[in-house]
Amino acid sequence: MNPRFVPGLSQSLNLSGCRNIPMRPFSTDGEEGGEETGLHSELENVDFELGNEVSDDVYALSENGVVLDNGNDECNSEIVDSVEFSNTSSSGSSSDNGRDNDELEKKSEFDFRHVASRDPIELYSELKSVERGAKLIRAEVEVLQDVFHYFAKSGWASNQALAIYIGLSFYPTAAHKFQNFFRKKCPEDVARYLISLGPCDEAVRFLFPVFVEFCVENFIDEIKRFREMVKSADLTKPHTWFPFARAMKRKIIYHCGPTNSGKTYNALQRYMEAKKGIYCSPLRLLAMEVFDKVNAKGVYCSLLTGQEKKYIPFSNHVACTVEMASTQELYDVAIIDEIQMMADPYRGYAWTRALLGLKADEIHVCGDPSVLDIVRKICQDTGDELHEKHYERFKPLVVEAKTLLGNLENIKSGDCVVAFSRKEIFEVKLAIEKLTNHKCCVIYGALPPETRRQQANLFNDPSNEYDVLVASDAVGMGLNLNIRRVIFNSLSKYNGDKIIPVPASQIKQIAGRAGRRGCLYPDGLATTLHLDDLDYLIECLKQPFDHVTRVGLFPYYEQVELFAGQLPEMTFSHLLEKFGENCRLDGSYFLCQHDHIKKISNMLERIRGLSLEDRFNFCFAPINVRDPKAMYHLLKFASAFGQKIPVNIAMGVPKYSARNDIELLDLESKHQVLSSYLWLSNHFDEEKFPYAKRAEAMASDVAILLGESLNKANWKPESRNMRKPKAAKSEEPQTEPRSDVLETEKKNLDYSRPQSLIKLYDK
Ligand SMILES: Nc1ncnc2c1ncn2[C@@H]1O[C@H](COP(=O)(O)OP(=O)(O)OP(=O)(O)O)[C@@H](O)[C@H]1O
Ligand SMILES: [Mg+2]
Repeated sequence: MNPRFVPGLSQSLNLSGCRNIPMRPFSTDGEEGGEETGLHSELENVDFELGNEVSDDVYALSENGVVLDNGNDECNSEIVDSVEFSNTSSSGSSSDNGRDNDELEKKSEFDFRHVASRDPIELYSELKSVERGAKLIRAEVEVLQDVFHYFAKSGWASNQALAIYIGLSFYPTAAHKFQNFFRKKCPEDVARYLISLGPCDEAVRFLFPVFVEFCVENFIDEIKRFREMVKSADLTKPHTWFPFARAMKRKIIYHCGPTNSGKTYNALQRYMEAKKGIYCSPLRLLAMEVFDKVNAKGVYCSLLTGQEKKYIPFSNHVACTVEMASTQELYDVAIIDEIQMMADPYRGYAWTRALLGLKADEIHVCGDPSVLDIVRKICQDTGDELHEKHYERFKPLVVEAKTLLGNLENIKSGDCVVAFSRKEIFEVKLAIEKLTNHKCCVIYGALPPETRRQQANLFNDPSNEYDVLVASDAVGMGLNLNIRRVIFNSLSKYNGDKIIPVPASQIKQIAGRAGRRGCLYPDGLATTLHLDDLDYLIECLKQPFDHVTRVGLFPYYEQVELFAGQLPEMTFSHLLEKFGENCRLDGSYFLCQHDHIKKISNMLERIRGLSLEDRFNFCFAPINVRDPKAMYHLLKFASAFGQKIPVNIAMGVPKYSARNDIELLDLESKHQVLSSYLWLSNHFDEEKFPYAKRAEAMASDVAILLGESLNKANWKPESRNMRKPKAAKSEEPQTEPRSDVLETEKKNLDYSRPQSLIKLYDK
C-alpha cells in the first residue's frame, strides 16, 4: 500500500523524498471533503493481520484506545535478551569487545548511501518478504537499539505520526512493534546504514516513511479509532458551524475605545432605531439596565437571561446575556457588548459564538482594542464587512500621586475603594465607617444583580449619607456609577491558587470607572491606598491594551455527544478531559477552561437516571463550586431530576436581614441556590421544576434582605467555610465539604495583603 495515495498523508508528509520530511505540527489540511473516505476505504481493504513476531505482552490497549503499558525499558531489555543477529560475540570479555569495535569500524567504512535514497514503499515490501534479518554483532545490535530508542523518543516523529492518526499515546507502542518487526527482517545493507548513522535525526527521517507503511498496514483499528475520535473533537474552522450566518453579508461595526467613551451608548442608538434588535450583555445586571432604559424610551424590549424571561408584549427587541443569544432568529441590528471578553479563559466561547453565529444584518461590537486584530481576521474568514469606529474618553483619567498614605481617614465623598476579596471589602467598610462619618455601599461578585444595582443606586443618589463605595472587580463592568476617584486598596489578588498581581487590563478597566460622563466630577481620578503600590498603578495605566491572538471556544452538546460515541464507557468528566486532550483548534482559538464544569460533573457522577445531555446542562448551572451548600443543593436537584420526581427547593428564607457575617453568607448562598433552580427550570422541561414561581419570589426576597443587611453591615467578615449555619441546621442537612473545597478555603484563610508589589517585583 502506497501512502502517497492515502489522502491526507500526501500533504502533511513529504514521503516521496524521505530525507526531507518537513518539520511541521499536526496538520490535516489535506483531509477536506470527500478525501476523508479515502483513508477508510483503503484501510478497510487491507488484508490485515498482526504479525506473530510482534509481542503483545508489552502493550495493551484499553477499550478507549489508551495505552496501558508500553515501557520502553522493557522493550529494550527484550531485544537484548533475544539477540538473534549475533554470530560472533557471545561473551562480554574485553578482547571480544575490542574485536567487535574494530569490526564495526571496518564495516561502517562501507558506503551505504544507496540505502538512503531507497523508496520506502519498496523497502517495506522487501522487509516483509525477508525471511531472516542480517546477522549482526552485539555492538551493532546495541547501536541499532539506540537508533530505535531515539526514534521512539522523537517528538518530530510522534508529531508527524498524528497525520496518519497514530495518537501520541499509541505512538510508543507502534514504534516498539516497528522495532521488533525491523529487528527480525532488516537486510544487511539497511542495518549497516542505520548503524553508520547512529541515533540521530537523519536516522529518524529515514525510518519514518517505512514506519508509516508499517502502521498503515498493521494498526488499522487503532488508526480508525483515533481518526474517528479526532474527527469528533474537531473544533477547527468554527465559522463554518453557522451556515445561515455565512450565507448573509453581515456588516460588523467595531466600537473601539477605552472605558467611558460612549461605545455602548452609540451602539444602542442604532439598536433602538432598528425594527428588530438583540443586545448581548456580559452580565445579567447590564441586560436588565438596557431592558429598563430601552423600554423607558418607548421601544418595547424583552429580557432574557439564564434565570429570567420577561416577555414584553409586541416587543421586537431583546436584551439578553450573551450565553442566551439566539443564533436562530433573524435580527436587523445586534450588539455584542464588551467584545474583549472573547479572550476570557472561562466564558470567552459565548462571545465567539455570538460573533460567528448571530444572524443580523448589522452587528455592533463594543470593547477595548485588544481583540480588534482577531475580529479583523474573523471577518476575513466569515466574509463579513468590518467598519471601525475609534473613541476617546469623555473625561481624562488622572492619577493622584498623593495616595491615601495608608490611611482610610483620607477617604472623601464619591470615592470607590477597590479590594479583591470579600473579606477585604468588609474590613475596609468597617474601618471607613469607624474612622470617618462616611457610609459605605458594597458591591461584589457573590451579590445578586438586583442587590448590586440597589447598592449602585444608593451610592449614586446624592441625597443620602451613602457616599462611598467599597467594591470588588465586579465594579469594572456594566454599572453606571458616579465615582470621583477609584482607590485601590491593594493591587494583588488571590486567584484560587496563589496571590498574583492584578493584570494591567483589569486595573485599567476598573480605574476607568472614575469620572463617567454626566456625573458630577470634572475628571476621573485613580490612586492607591498605599504609596508603595502607586508605581504599579501608573505602570498599568500607561500600558497599551493587550494584543489578543486567540479567543475562546467550547464544544456544543452535539459535538460532545459525537465524541462520547467513540468512548461509550467513559464517565462524563473523563470524557471532557479526553475531549480537551484530543480536540483540534485553529491557531486563533483556545478551548475554554472547564474546571468548574468538571467539578460539577464529578459530583454528579453517581447520580443515576441522567442522560449525557442532562449532565451537560447541569454542569453549566451558575453555581459557585467552592460553596459546599450550593453544591449540595445542586446535587439534590440532580438527584430528584434523575429519579423523575418534581424537583423541589427544600429551603426556607429567613424573615429578617442578616445580623452577622455568617447570616449574610448564608443569604448569599441561598440566593445562589434559588438562582440555579431558576436557571435549571429555564434549561429543562419546566414541568420538572414546578416551583419556579416560588423560587423567583424567594430570590427576590433574599435580594431585598441582602440589600438591607449590607446597609447596616458593621461586622467582621467570615470565611465561607468557617461558618456554621446553626439556624439552618435543622432545615438543611449538611454535606461534607469536599477536600478540594477545603483546600481552596484553607488557602483563602492564609490570604493577607502583600506589603508592596513593587518590593515583591524587585525581589
Ligand atoms: N452622546 C451622548 N450623549 C449623552 N450621554 C452619553 C453620550 N455618550 C455616552 N453617554 C453616557 O456616558 C456614559 C458612558 O457611555 P458608555 O456607557 O456608552 O461608555 P462605554 O464606552 O460603553 O464605557 P464602558 O467601557 O464602561 O462600557 C453613559 O452614562 C452614557 O449614557
Ligand atoms: Mg460599554
